[in-house]
Amino acid sequence: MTTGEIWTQLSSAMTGLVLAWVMFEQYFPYQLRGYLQKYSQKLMSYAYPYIHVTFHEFTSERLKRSEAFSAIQNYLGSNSTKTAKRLKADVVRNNEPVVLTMDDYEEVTDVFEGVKVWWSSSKTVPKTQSDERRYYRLTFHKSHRDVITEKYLEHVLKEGKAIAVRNRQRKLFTNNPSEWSHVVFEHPATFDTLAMETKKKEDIKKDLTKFSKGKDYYAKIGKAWKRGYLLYGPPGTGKSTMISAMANFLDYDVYDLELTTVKDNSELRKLLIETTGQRKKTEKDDDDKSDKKKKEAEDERKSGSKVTLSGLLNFIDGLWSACGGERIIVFTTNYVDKLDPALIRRGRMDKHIELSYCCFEAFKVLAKNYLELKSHETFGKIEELLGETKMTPADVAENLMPRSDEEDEEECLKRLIEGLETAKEEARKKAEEEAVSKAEKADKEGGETSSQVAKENCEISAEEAKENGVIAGG
Ligand SMILES: Nc1ncnc2c1ncn2[C@@H]1O[C@H](COP(=O)(O)OP(=O)(O)OP(=O)(O)O)[C@@H](O)[C@H]1O
Ligand SMILES: [Mg+2]
Repeated sequence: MTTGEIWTQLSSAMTGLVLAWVMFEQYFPYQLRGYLQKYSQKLMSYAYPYIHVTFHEFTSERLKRSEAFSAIQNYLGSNSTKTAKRLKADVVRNNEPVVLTMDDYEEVTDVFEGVKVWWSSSKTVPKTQSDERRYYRLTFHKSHRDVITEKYLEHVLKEGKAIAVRNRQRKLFTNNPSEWSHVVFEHPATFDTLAMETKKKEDIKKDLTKFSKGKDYYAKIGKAWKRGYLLYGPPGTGKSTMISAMANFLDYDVYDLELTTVKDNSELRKLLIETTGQRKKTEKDDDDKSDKKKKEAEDERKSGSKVTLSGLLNFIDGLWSACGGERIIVFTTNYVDKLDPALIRRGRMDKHIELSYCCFEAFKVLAKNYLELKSHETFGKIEELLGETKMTPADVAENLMPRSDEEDEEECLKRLIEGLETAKEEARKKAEEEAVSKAEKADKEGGETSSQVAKENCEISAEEAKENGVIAGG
């Protein structure tokens, strides 16, 4: 038989089949049709040797974008740009090349361990524009089923996620006041520019690295993959700067929670729900509240719209338990002594870091950053003064920064020395005055003991704790 003859026979057979199908559709009862269709599909699968796998953009609830879909999109974006003819372009970061992804209704091929697969992108016909559902379809020969389902798909998802990490922009979230709003996080602070003793910096960097690579370790010891940092110290000592450095070091998003703007516990809870991407509470859930819960809510309202310690603890513990991936929370405060021990116990805040006044080592970092100076004849004098007086890195930095193009490093250093001498003099005067007033008071009271510091109730009024709680999350 020639190829032509085969085709003629085949097409007449096909015509016969189509005819048979039309008759079948018309004359067979519905149930029987379903039954026969099932078997014909089975029969088809013997003849048709390809397997299709479909990945939809949204999961059934349509709330969450499918992670697999995003990963595939990234993977195909980076692997298909050479072969696909129609691509979509996106600018991810300023001054960086555009990111290309495969356009709808495009098909590309990929080869994995010598096996060829086909990827196509498509979408379901939408009823409305917003109803559009996109999906990717993977096609491969059934003889490669094992390689594809066991190895290839894992490879695609892993690669896709890695690409996402490389391309992603970090975000800075702030509560504003009852919702998170975010901007692209582009703070330039790094550990290199952070003024602090080198040893302390290295220690923190090691701690962060160990944490970020500790997925398996945390799983082994049965602990959630999380770590809490408490940064404390006077204003202007670099707490916020350090958080930026941490976020840049690990490539994490930052959640900056300003507690002074949170009205009450329920608002705090709302923010928590948003950070973890849980389903938002619906009206119905509120109706279903048990009496106990209702009473709690009522008490909360009566207590004068405050963030209470227990509310805050719930918030933190909730953050910890609700998130799958790694997460770091950093709280910063100026008054570590005023924080309740329950808040800062290990497990909630695993590592406590004090940021303090500028030491000579920290000064040298600033001098290098601001003036590109590694040494100078005035350094000895400055070291001596820094040992005698307290100045924050923020103030040292302010003095070191040239105020005009004409100002050179000599003038900046001179200004710093004058500033330090003034601070030293002021501190001396203040100490003298205090000593005098203390002596006067002691005379008046005739040695009576007086001060009894009342222990505050355990409510953290935002004012008091001046909590610029900051959360950095993965
Ligand atoms: N350790 C430091 N290293 C480098 N720069 C610093 C350091 N500390 C302060 N600065 C400079 O001072 C500015 C203010 O510091 P930062 O906002 O980090 O202080 P903070 O400790 O968070 O203060 P606050 O308690 O008021 O929030 C920073 O923008 C930075 O320029
Ligand atoms: Mg700060």
